[in-house]
Amino acid sequence: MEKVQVYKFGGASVKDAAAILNLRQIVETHGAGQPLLIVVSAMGKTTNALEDLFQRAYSGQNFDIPLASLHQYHTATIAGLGLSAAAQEPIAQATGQLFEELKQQLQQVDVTADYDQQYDQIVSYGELLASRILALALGNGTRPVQWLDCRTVLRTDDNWREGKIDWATTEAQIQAALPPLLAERVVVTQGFLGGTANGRTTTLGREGSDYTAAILAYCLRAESVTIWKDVAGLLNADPKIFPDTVRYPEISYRETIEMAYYGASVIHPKTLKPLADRNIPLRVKSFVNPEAEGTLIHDCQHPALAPAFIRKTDQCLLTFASKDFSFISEENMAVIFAALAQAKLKINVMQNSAISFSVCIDFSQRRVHQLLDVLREQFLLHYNTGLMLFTIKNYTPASIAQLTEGKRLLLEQRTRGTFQFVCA
Ligand SMILES: Nc1ncnc2c1ncn2[C@@H]1O[C@H](COP(=O)(O)OP(=O)(O)O)[C@@H](O)[C@H]1O
Ligand SMILES: N[C@@H](CC(=O)OP(=O)(O)O)C(=O)O
Repeated sequence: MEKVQVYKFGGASVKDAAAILNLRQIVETHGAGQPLLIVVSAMGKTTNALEDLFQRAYSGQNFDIPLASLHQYHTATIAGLGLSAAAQEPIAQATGQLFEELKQQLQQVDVTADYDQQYDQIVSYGELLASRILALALGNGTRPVQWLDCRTVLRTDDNWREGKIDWATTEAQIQAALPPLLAERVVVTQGFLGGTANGRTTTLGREGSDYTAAILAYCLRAESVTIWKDVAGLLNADPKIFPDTVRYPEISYRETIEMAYYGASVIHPKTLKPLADRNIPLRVKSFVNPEAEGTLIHDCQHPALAPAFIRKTDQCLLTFASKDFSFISEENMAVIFAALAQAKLKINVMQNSAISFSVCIDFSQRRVHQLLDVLREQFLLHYNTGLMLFTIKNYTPASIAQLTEGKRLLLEQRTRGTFQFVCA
């Protein structure tokens, strides 16, 4: 079979009927002449809306109105696609059925059962809906389209909300199922989702659809992956936060993985490894201006890059101090790390002094309280929330001065290539 192209369309690119019709144009002009696999995320902010519905169900609140408004949003999108009544009918039915199932799942939410497992079963509906709708919209174009339930091929363990890929099973299943489909049709599947051996749904972590595209590309030894975004490519900063950004026309996997890890939310950090392992180029292109060059991420050498600025919000700075003036030893740190891993809290920055150890993490009240319950006996604990973590990659003295001006730094750290600080 000819090599496959993988396209990933995120929430912004399918946020309404006009956006979906624009994608159809992109698929017809740019995706022609080669096998094409499309990975799609939930429409617009649907995943946030599903998180909210789950939270309401879990805390015993009524969810009828937000559920009806989410249903209405999807129905209006289908209606806006300009399809004949006969073409719309099956998808309107499939959507209605998915909303009926979702309602039942919400009604069955049980506070005594595993929170994260139930979260995955509910939050996954966004991608199931979007992929059905996109398949319908594309099926009305020039190439036949096949919808695929990616949970049947992308096997994970039951680490809910961050399913770990079973690579051997996933690769075997993808190799068996996809090439015959791709030889005949454009295949549309969901990002963000996986399935356990028992057929339960898992999710791969928020914004994980980029990672799905990379997993599928790896298993198919694809020619390339293109993620279509609302920006001109990979920029040296988020243009919604920083003025005067510049685009990187070409950048290495290594530089990109670090930017993504530090919080450049344009690419999910797990996306780069599977692609680098099989030397598959990643393109970041604009769905607003699809003819423009975008960014090519691949195995390359380049001269020093313009400093990259990254901001992570909703950070928590947690400090553990020994109660008896004993030093923060490797043994103490092992206890802290184990408790962090158990609470599924990831360290963004850490620093130790003689008798205290500080970590900066993404704040989750439920998880931080779980952590404090475990460590309170052994350590004095202190934490601040609502903080920001800034990172400058490839910093210069001028870039540090520019970013730190007027800010009160609570923690600061510098390596050869990276400068980071936490502030209010
Ligand atoms: N370094 C960066 N370069 C470009 N965009 C960035 C960068 N850092 C953050 N962004 C933000 O990422 C957004 C695109 O990612 P996202 O909203 O997650 O898209 P999608 O929902 O399509 O996956 C941009 O609109 C931009 O605000
Ligand atoms: N819909 C999921 C997965 C995802 O990747 O979305 P997006 O591609 O829109 O960032 C989320 O919002 O987390």
